[in-house]
Amino acid sequence: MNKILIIYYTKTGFTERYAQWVREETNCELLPYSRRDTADFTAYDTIVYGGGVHAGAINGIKWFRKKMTELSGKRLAVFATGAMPPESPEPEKALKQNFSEEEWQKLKVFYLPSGLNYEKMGAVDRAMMAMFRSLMKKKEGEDSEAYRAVSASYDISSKEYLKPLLQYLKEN
Ligand SMILES: Cc1cc2nc3c(=O)[nH]c(=O)nc-3n(C[C@H](O)[C@H](O)[C@H](O)COP(=O)(O)O)c2cc1C
Repeated sequence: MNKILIIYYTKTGFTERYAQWVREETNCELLPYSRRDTADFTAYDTIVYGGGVHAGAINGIKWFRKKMTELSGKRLAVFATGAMPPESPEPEKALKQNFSEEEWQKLKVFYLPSGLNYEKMGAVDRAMMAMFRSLMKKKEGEDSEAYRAVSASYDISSKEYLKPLLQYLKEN
């Protein structure tokens, strides 16, 4: 049987929620990033890494990229949660820049739209968002959709977005 391990890095809970939704649908185990060093990779056929996108970079992805050599021979996938709208052409481009061409060929990468949670955000991330908001305001104006989209918390996460990842995981 295909044994799946999901290692996830979450700051405000979106990535964790998606990981839990995957667990409801598949035979997988979850491990938070903080406990990544306890993983026994030999016990799994498929390793999935999940993290939020942070100024273009998938949280914790450096660690996963280093692990990829050790994990060669296993099925590898990454899912990234983010505030980018699902219909825009940006997600694919933004995610691709996290990997070398060679790594990209060895992976399946999925984008899962999530949202923003100002209540759970740490101080540094709040400050970053404040800077981003003021840039948006200058560039697009206070009434623009783009500015309003980053001005308050919202949650567009949905099990619907998980379908391609679930299909991939169930293929074997
Ligand atoms: C400082 C900061 C930067 C972010 N940058 C991006 C980004 O570049 N692209 C994006 O789609 N979402 C971005 N987001 C939104 C997060 O990726 C989104 O809320 C994600 O689901 C968080 O996952 P987590 O709660 O599991 O940590 C950013 C959020 C913060 C707080």
